[in-house]
Amino acid sequence: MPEPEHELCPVVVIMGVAGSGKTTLARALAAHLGWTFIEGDDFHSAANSAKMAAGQPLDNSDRRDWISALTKFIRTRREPCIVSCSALNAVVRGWIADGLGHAPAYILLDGPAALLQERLTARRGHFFDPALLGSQSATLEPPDEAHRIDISLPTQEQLRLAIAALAAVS
Ligand SMILES: Nc1ncnc2c1ncn2[C@@H]1O[C@H](COP(=O)(O)OP(=O)(O)O)[C@@H](O)[C@H]1O
Ligand SMILES: O=C(O)[C@H](O)[C@@H](O)[C@H](O)[C@H](O)COP(=O)(O)O
Repeated sequence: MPEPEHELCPVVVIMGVAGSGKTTLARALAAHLGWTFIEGDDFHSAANSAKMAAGQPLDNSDRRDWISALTKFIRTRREPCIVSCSALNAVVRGWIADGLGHAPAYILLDGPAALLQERLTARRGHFFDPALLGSQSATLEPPDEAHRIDISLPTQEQLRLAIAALAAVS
């Protein structure tokens, strides 16, 4: 049975393509607010991670169970959460809203492809193949309601903008 509206905890999703800085900003924002940080990538199946590591993009049929596992976990926490999740297209965001029982607030990290490529190529210890950036950008459907933050800014400045954006909507 769905929870009553007043029992739903606030959820903010930091979204964007791979390498845009979702995890970095989400961690900083969660630490600043004292909210729980949730890494969306932790909920991929081994098959999804292997597919991306092999340089093959996910499609929405691969994303369905991932989003279901992620939203179930968020609901079990029953506390305000900052989530790092690419949430690239409207279908995925529809599943997120259905899974949570409400639409979260979105902050979209976006910026130039060259900088994304540079950051992905330099990143270590992550399964994602930087060659998939083109397909990520092609899949991205930016939501009108998202607050946009430029990836070129230092994390501290992004944090300041994210706090201001959330204050304006709460
Ligand atoms: N604002 C920033 N300025 C400079 N480097 C950043 C910034 N945000 C993230 N990075 C670096 O870029 C890379 C990708 O960031 P990450 O948070 O893993 O992105 P995502 O979670 O979107 O894939 C990491 O090496 C990270 O340290
Ligand atoms: O942080 C990252 O590098 C990305 O988020 C990456 O891990 C991947 O893009 C998604 O988790 C998979 O799903 P999508 O193809 O839906 O972005």
